[in-house]
Amino acid sequence: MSLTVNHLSCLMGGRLILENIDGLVARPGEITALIGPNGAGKSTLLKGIAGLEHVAAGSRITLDGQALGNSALAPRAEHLYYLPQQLGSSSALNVFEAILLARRTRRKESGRQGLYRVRDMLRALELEEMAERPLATLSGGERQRVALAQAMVREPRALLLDEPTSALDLHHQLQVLDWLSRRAQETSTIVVMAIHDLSLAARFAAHLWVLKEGHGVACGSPGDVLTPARLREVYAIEAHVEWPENEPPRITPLTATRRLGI
Ligand SMILES: Nc1ncnc2c1ncn2[C@@H]1O[C@H](COP(=O)(O)OP(=O)(O)OP(=O)(O)O)[C@@H](O)[C@H]1O
Repeated sequence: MSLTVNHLSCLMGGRLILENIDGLVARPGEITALIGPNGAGKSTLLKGIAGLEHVAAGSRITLDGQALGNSALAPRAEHLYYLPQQLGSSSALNVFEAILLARRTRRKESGRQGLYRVRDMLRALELEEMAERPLATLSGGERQRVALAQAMVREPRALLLDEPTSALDLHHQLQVLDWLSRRAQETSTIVVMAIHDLSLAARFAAHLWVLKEGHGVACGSPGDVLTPARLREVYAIEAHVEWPENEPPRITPLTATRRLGI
């Protein structure tokens, strides 16, 4: 039972954006972090898995053993949910309505059951006080927490999150990722999350996928993947990598090995 990606390539605008991404596995109940520099292809890979980007013939994506390929979007969306990096905010709905609508989009259940779930989400993500606020009036971080609630309330088999904490303050980054990893475990959900903060990736992900320039360069546990040599190769940085006992891991970038404009 897992999400797997093999031999995946993706061509866009005549350019090969992803080339033969192979051997990736994301397991239920844990967070898999997708890391790599700007333009490495993280969003494209998540969209390819979600069926929102056309992948090349021969690409193989499976969910719990079922091949997805370029299968129709609607049945795929019942099992996979992609949360994009850029969130729309023009909706006239308020926070409560937006989360309820997300719940009801793919589910037939009694009105009360759905309402309970929405209430749980509002509480978990500290959104209760803004339940009646229109989405358009929220700050970037508040909007991002609502989007996470909209994603989680659907209870998909696999969640594909594109930088889900990029707009959050430090408190909410920790709180949301801690909650996400507990929810993934409790509900055996597969979570793949693109993220730039390597300390957070090391702390909350059980498994990492590393992309660079459209190629998969590594996958494995944070301890195996996040070495100074790999960070030099992938990000062109010198970094301290520390795994202190009884404390969260620390990845501290020290210098860029190349300067802009030189
Ligand atoms: N529609 C498109 N046509 C052509 N090239 C595209 C298109 N969409 C994205 N690209 C290119 O594909 C590459 C990968 O983009 P992608 O958004 O997947 O990277 P990313 O790893 O998510 O980057 P970031 O960390 O900056 O969000 C980039 O070079 C981007 O410019």
